[in-house]
Order: sequence, then C-alpha cells, then structure tokens
Amino acid sequence: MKLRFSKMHGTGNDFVVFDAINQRVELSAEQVRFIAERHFGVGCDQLLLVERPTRNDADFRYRIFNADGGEVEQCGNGARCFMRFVHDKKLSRQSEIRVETASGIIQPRLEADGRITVNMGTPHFDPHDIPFMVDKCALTYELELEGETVTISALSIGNPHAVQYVDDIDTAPVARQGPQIEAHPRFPNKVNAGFMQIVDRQNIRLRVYERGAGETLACGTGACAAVVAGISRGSLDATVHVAARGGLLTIHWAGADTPVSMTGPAANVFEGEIELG
Ligand SMILES: N[C@H](CCC[C@H](N)C(=O)O)C(=O)O
Repeated sequence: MKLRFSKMHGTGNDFVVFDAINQRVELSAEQVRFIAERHFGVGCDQLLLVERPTRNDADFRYRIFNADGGEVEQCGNGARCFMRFVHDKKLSRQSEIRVETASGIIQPRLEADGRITVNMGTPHFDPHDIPFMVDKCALTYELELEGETVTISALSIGNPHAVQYVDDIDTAPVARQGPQIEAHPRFPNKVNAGFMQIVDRQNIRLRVYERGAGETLACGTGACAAVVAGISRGSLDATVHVAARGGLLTIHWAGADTPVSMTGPAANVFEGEIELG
C-alpha cells in the first residue's frame, strides 16, 4: 500500500499528514509507530489524518496519533498545520473552517500574515474531565514523584496537561520528571507535562514532555494549558507570548468559561510517498 503524505511542522513540533479523503488510510498502531520512527520511517512527533466529518456542524474531521501509536483527543500545533494543509491542497477555499476532533469542534483561521489562529475551545479544570484523581478541584495540587513532590496545575485542553512553574527553563528537570509525570498513576489516561518559566505578565518560556512523544520543540495545547494555568494563578495577563524551543506562539484567554485561542505559524517541509506492507 503506497500512501502520499506531507511532512509539516508548527514551531518545530513535526507531523506526517495524510489526506484520508482522497486516499484510503487505515493504519495499525504498529504502522503509526513505524511511520513516526526517525530512522526506519519518516519521523514525526504525531501523525495527522484529514478526513470527512462525521457530524453536520463540521467541515472536516481531524484524527491525531502520537509517535507511540496511541490516538489522542487534541493537538494545537497540528491544528495549524491542518489548516495550512487543507488550504494548500485546495480541500477548502474558506479562510476559517470547523474541525471535528475527539474532544469537540475547533476552528482554525488563516490570517493575512500567513499565521493561523485556532479557537481551541474552553479549558476544563474539573478533575473528572482531565481525568485526574483527586478529592476536589483546586488551582494547584501536590504530585508525589520519586523522592520529590512538585506543585502542578491540572487541566484539559481536550487533552490532559500537568503544568508547573520553574525558575530557569534551561535547567528544568524535564528529562527526569517528564516521564514520571506522564505516567503518573493519578492520571489514568497519562498526561502532558509542562514546565513554565514566567518572564513577565505577557511572556513565558515553556518546555513540554509530551504524552506518547517525549519532549517536543513545542506543544500547542501545552502552551494553551500553561497560559490558562498562569492566568488562573494570577501570574499572567490575558494575552501571552510563549517562547518554545521551536518558535513563538501567542495565546489569548479571557478567563472563566471562554475559549482559549492560539496563534502561530505552520510550515510544509516536503511531500512524500511511503510504502507500507
Ligand atoms: N502529546 C499530546 C498530543 C499532541 C499535542 C501537541 N503536539 C500539541 O501541539 O498540542 C497528547 O498526547 O495529548
């Protein structure tokens, strides 16, 4: 089976994107892992499928698979690449589309400067919605790791996030704490682990150890989660620039039950074709 794909990235978080409308794409978890593998396959953090919608209030359906082969609910950098792909492949002439995901509808919009803004929906703090095992909802929680306890905010951007403040992002214990937080038993569906350094009320630096992918150069939903957590804790204003290792994202959240929006770039690197057994 030969499949055409586009290799794309959003601030260095990279994707293999398949048009599953004009070609039949049915992949096992093992095939996803093979495609994502950076030596024997194409290499990517996540694999994205562009499909026809299954509900009449959406223009497309968006499925996301982590490099470990698991399908997940949401991907922010991927949503911008989705918009760029749909526009460049002339699958839609609209500058704003409604995209069905496993966690609801998101709305990417192509901006005049070529960046893409995505309404990522309303953040959720209810532990049941994350899911996170805790007696009651709070702004922060103490999470026991091996030989240390960290203070996190836990929330969902459609996918689960655990975000902590650090003094210096360059020396943050991402490699040591990331895997422990990702697989922590209090997160039954695992979790993305964010490490946020607050520069001032409009600027943060962020690293994310992603569920199912490890540390990536950027995480769109992680940027949304970090800013929402920082605003909720009174540390940040409503519009924040997030400096990830792979580039800059701008996040806006007006608080309470309003949607969080993310603006940033999306790039197509090359087109390819892969032969799958
Ligand atoms: N690893 C994430 C999915 C990709 C999220 C990230 N690449 C983004 O841009 O939001 C998860 O398992 O929930």
